[in-house]
Amino acid sequence: MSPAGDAPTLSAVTKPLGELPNLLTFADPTAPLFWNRGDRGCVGVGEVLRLVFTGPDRFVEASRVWREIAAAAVVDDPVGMPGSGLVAFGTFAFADESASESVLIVPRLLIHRHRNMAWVTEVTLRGEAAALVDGVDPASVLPAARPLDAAAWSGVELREPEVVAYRSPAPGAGQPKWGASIGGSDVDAYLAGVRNATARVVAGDLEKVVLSRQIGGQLEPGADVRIPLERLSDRYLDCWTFAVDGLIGASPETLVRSTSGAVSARVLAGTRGRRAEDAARDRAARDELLRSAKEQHEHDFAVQSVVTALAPHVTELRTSDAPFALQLPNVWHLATDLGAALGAESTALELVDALHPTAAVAGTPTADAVALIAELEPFDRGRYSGAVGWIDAAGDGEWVIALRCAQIGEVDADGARAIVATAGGGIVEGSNPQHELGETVSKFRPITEAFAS
Ligand SMILES: C=C(O[C@H]1C=CC=C(C(=O)O)[C@@H]1O)C(=O)O
Repeated sequence: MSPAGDAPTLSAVTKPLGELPNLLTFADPTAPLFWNRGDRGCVGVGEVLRLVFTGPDRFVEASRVWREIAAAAVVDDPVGMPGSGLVAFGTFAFADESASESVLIVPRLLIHRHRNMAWVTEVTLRGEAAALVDGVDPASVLPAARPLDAAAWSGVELREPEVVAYRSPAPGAGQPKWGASIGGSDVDAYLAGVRNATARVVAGDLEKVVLSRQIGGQLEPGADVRIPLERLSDRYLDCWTFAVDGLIGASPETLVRSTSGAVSARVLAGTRGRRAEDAARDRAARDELLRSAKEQHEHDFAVQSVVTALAPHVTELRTSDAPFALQLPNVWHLATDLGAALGAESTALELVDALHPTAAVAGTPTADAVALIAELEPFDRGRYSGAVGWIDAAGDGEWVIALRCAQIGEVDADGARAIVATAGGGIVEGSNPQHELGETVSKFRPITEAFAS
């Protein structure tokens, strides 16, 4: 549907399931739709509706179209839990000018597990016959389970491309500033970018910018990407593991969660690689992170950007007292949790629009940082560091920043698919290029390890 078209009429029927489903066994092996954190999650099967958005208004347009669809929908939801009833999943590009599509997808079936409860939602378009009608056992509408075969996973090694593939500069944008490293390695180009960005911060052009780099590989024809997804959700219990339209990852950063008038967010910025094999060094890395004035400074920018963006939309905004150390299997992060009450009625996507891009993925001031990213990063970020999540018929939802993730591309002539992972870090005064490089290696670990053999 084009965003300007008439809203289609959807019917959504939710019924409790008697048994807890093994979610991933119902996911499409090559194109899963999955959203999970710990013992809460869901899997989508089939697609009733796909809405595509681009450009600077992508979030507000998506919110407007979704409001129309939700208002026209007939929803029968006796379960009444977050994520029951009519739900759309989305992944949105980072940059206003990105060539990547931002999408909202309504799955035909949504199978949900929430601790010791489970339910299934069926969505149909007006005029279509529903399978989930009164008198039918809800379990009978589930597709046949396809067990995961980890032994069949041959793995994919993600690595730096040998030569930088430079994006042609936009008309009028001038030459890329990394001219000296054209033809060098991607890592050299990244290091040059970090030096350049640090010099710009020292010169007072801006206070912080987040620079990223990419690694890539090839998935074999028919590769069952439920295997890396299962690894991500088993290992990264404090993260949201997602697979939406080929974007796969496990993000620790909640951009915004909005449920029945309660709003929350988790802001991350400031990182140290974990040294899990050496407990004393690992604790020292955490303590050094908590003491580091540079990391606290970088973190403050991220918190301030979220507080400033949320403030007009909420009341009773509060933050955790001081940044705490969030422990993930690969890194320590400085973290701040925020809570608030929703003020004027805003959908989760409108809150995303207000928040994106935070200083955790762009920098400070935002406009200067976004411009410097466009100047220094020789690629389109696509959906990396954009938003990924879901929205329901009431406008509630959960959106995370698309971090620790990779985008799987279209099938090529040989049946293979390219996969590109992106990771970055905040550059402030005092940033060391080699440390920043090491930080990206740590941030790639969820993906490189999940996709390894
Ligand atoms: C930009 C990324 O991480 C952000 C989130 C947490 C910590 C960050 C940092 O310490 O630089 C980044 O702001 C990434 O993972 O690619």
